[in-house]
Amino acid sequence: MTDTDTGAQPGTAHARVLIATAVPAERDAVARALHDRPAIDVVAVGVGPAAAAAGTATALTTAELAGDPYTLVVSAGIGGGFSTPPGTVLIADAITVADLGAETPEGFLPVTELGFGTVTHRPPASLVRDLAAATGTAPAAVGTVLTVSTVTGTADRAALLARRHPGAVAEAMEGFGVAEAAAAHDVPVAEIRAVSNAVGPRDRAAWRIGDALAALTDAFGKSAPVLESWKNT
Ligand SMILES: O=C(O)c1cccc(C(=O)CC[C@H]2O[C@@H](n3cnc4c(=O)[nH]cnc43)[C@H](O)[C@@H]2O)c1
Repeated sequence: MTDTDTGAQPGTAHARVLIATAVPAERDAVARALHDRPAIDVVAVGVGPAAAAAGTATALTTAELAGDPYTLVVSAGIGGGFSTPPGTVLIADAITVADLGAETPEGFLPVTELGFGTVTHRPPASLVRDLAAATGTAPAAVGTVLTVSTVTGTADRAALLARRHPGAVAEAMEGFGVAEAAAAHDVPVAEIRAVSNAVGPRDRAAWRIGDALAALTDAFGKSAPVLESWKNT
C-alpha cells in the first residue's frame, strides 16, 4: 500500500493506532465503537503492568516488522476513581507508576530517587486537550492516572496515594506498562479510563462494570476521529 492509497501526504506515515486493554470485555467495549475504523486496532494484553508492557511491545514490534508501524498507543479500560462516580470518563495527563521503588524507614522512595528509570510518562498535551474536548471530559477529570500492581483495598492506602499524588484522578493496573513499551518504541501514548469503582475499601459487589464499559464505548466513539487524525508535531 502506498502513501497515496491511505490518503496521507507522500512520505508521511499514516496514522495507525494501537489500543491496549487488560481483558477481553474491555477490548470488546472499545471495539464496539470502532467498526469502520481500519487504522485502529484493539488488543487485550492482560492484567497488570508487566503483561501490559509485554503485550504492547509485542504488538508494536510485529507492526514495525510488517512495515506498518503504529503512530499512537492508548491504554484503555475501567479503573478506580478517586473522587468521581462510576461511569465517569477520565483522561490521563500523566501516567504514573505508584508502587515502583523502595520502602525505607523514612517512607517510600520512587525508583527515580534510587537512580533508575522513570515513574511518569506524559501524553502529548495537544492530544489530551483534543480527547477531553471530543469526549466532553471536564477539566477535573483530566489528571494523573496511577498504575498499581495491587488494587487499593483500604481507606488508609487510598488516602496515602491521594496525598502522594495530589493530581491523581484514577488508579488502574496497566497504563505505565503500556507507556513503557510505547516509549521504548518512541511512540506517543495516552490513557483513557472509565470509572467502575471508588478507590478505597474493597467492595467488589459495588463495582459498576457495566456502566464503566458502556462509558468506555461512548468515549471511544467520540475519540476515534481525534485518534485517527492527531499528529505529533
Ligand atoms: O468481571 C467482569 O465482567 C469484568 C469486566 C471487565 C473488566 C473486569 C476487570 O476486573 C478488569 C480489571 C482491570 O480493571 C482495572 N481496575 C478497575 N478498578 C480498579 C481499581 O480500583 N484499582 C486498580 N485497577 C482497577 C485494572 O486496570 C484491571 O486490569 C472485569
